[in-house]
Amino acid sequence: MKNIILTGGGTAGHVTPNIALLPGLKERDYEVSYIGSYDGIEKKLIEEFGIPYYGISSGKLRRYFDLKNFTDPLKVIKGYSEAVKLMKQLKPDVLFSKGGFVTVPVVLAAKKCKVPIIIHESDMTPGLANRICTPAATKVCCNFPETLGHLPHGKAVLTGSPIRKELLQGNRQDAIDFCEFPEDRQTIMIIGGSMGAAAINKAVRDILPELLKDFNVVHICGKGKTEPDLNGLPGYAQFEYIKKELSDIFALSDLVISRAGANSICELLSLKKPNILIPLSRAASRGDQILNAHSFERQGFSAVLEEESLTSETLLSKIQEVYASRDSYIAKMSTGSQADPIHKILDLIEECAGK
Ligand SMILES: CC(=O)N[C@H]1[C@@H](OP(=O)(O)OP(=O)(O)OC[C@H]2O[C@@H](n3ccc(=O)[nH]c3=O)[C@H](O)[C@@H]2O)O[C@H](CO)[C@@H](O)[C@@H]1O
Repeated sequence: MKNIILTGGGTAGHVTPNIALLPGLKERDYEVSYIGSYDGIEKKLIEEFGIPYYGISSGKLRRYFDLKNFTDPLKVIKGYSEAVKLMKQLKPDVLFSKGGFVTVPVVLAAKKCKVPIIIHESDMTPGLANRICTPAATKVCCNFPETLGHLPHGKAVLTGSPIRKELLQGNRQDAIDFCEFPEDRQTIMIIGGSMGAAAINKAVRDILPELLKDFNVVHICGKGKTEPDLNGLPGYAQFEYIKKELSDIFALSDLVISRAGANSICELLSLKKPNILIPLSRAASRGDQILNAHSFERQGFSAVLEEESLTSETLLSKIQEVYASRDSYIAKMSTGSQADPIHKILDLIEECAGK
C-alpha cells in the first residue's frame, strides 16, 4: 500500500479537485491523509470523507498592505515546522498539492524530506502559492493549454481538472423536492463561486420578479449572503453553500449564471450547461477568472458579462439571449474532446510515487 498526502485550501476551488481524486486513489489502494489549515473550508469539506485530517498553522500571502503581513510569516514558519513533523510521521510516497496559501509550508516541508511533489494549477496563469512552490515540484499539472507556456519545460503536464464523478449523476426530481419548487419549470441556477458574490446576488435579486414569471430560480449565495426576506417566495430557493445536493441542482438547471473559477467552469462544460460567466474583477483579484471566462467564450462554451458592466438590465438581456441560443451552446460543448483528468493525474501520481 502506498501513502499519499493531499493538500489544498483557502477556498473550495482548492479542495474539490482533491475530493474528485479520492475514489480513484482508494481503488488503487492508496492510504490518504490531508493537510490543511486548522479551521479553513478544507477542514469542513474533507471531514466527511473519513480520511485523517491534519491542521497546520497558516498565513495568507497578500499582494496588498495589511498589518497581518507582519504576523502571517511567523504563522507560515510555524506551519512549516508542523508540516516537517507530519512528513516524518506519515512518511508519504508522494504529495499532491492543489494550491492555495496553506500549501506553501507543506510543499516546502515535502521538499526538505525528499518527498516527490505534484502540484495542480487550475487557472490559466499560476497563482502566487503555486508559483512559490513550482521550483520544489517534480511535476506541475495544468488545466489550460495556455498555462504550459508559464511553467518550466519538463515539469508541466496538461491534465485538465479532476471533477467529482457524482456531479454527473444528479437527479432532477430530487432537486425539485429539495428546493420545494411548486412546479417543474425551466430552472436558472446562480452560483457565485465557493464564497458567493455580493454583486451578482444584488443584480439577481433586482430582476427576481421578472425571472420568476418564467423560471424557477435556485440561488447559491455564499456564507452569510442569503436574504431572509425572500424565503418562501414560490419558485425561488436560496442557500449559502451546497454539498451533496449540488449534483441534483445541476441536473435540474437549464441555465447557469456563475463566477468563472476554474473548477466551476470545467464542471459546467462537463455537464454541458448553457452558462453566463461573470468573472471576478481585476480590482478584486489577479484577473485569472477573466482569462478563464474569455477562453471559454472564444471556444463557444460560455457568454461573458464583465462585473464592470453588470446591472440588472444587462443581466436580464444576457439571460434572454443565452436562453434563446441554449441549443447552440450545448452543441458546442458537446464537441469538446472527452479527456479524462482523473486518470491522467492518478497515473502521474503512480509514476512519481514509484508504483
Ligand atoms: C476568490 C478566489 O480566490 N477565487 C478563486 C478560487 O475560486 P473558487 O474557490 O470559487 O473556485 P472554483 O469556482 O474553481 O471552484 C468552486 C468549487 O466549489 C464547488 N461548490 C461551490 C459552491 C457550492 O455551494 N458548492 C460547491 O460544491 C464548485 O462545484 C466547485 O467545485 O479558486 C479558483 C481555482 O483556483 C480560481 O479560479 C478562483 O479565481
